[in-house]
Amino acid sequence: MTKQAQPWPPAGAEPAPAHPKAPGPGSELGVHFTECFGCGDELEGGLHLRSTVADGLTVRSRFTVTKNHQGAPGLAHGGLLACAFDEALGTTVGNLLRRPAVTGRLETDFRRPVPVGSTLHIEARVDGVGGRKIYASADGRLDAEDGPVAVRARGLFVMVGLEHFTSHGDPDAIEKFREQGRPVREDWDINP
Ligand SMILES: CCCCCCCC(=O)SCCNC(=O)CCNC(=O)[C@H](O)C(C)(C)COP(=O)(O)OP(=O)(O)OC[C@H]1O[C@@H](n2cnc3c(N)ncnc32)[C@H](O)[C@@H]1OP(=O)(O)O
Repeated sequence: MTKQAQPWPPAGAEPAPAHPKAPGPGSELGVHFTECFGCGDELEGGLHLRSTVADGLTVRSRFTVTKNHQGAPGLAHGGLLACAFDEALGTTVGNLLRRPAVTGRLETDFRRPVPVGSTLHIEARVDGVGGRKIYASADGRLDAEDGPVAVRARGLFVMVGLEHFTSHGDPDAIEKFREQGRPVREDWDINP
């Protein structure tokens, strides 16, 4: 069966400039929630993804694959790699556009195995916005920013109100988040 290439971003999406208050090139993006599996520093087996704004329109993230992330012996689990891309894309969307948004759809192409001990360098960008829909994509390269591409991903994010988190989330966890003082953003302009 022939694979039909779908246009990306889809027709009707508009370019999405960074928000005027978005962190500038070189900014390290902090942990948005210490218990987040993607970036949180309280979970020993988490991905501990770290992200930096590159040129103002892209974000570079990296994470090192450990034994906690295995599928086959010595190789990263594909679902964990998808998680890393969800986080990298989500933090790109949240920090550059400064709008709370959640993943509606995530596509991943696994091109090469990713061994335990390797570091995946993920470069993500916002490709366009159409209404509440935000289109973002990323490439993950092995062991260097110019290393071979191991994984590619595309995500559709949907802008939501903060009630998405307050009405569906765990009130105790939200309270803990508020009490931490870091990284609470008083204006709640990106995801908690
Ligand atoms: C700094 C932060 C870092 C965070 C990184 C991690 C991000 C995450 O992992 S978030 C967690 C995973 N995602 C979720 O739990 C989301 C669960 N889903 C939902 O809550 C809802 O389905 C939600 C909010 C996405 C959309 O629901 P709702 O608000 O009712 O909007 P809805 O009208 O259905 O959709 C809005 C638009 O998006 C489109 N859309 C929604 N889902 C999809 C999808 N899967 N595929 C294609 N289009 C979709 C709809 O067709 C609609 O398009 P249009 O405006 O053209 O009609």
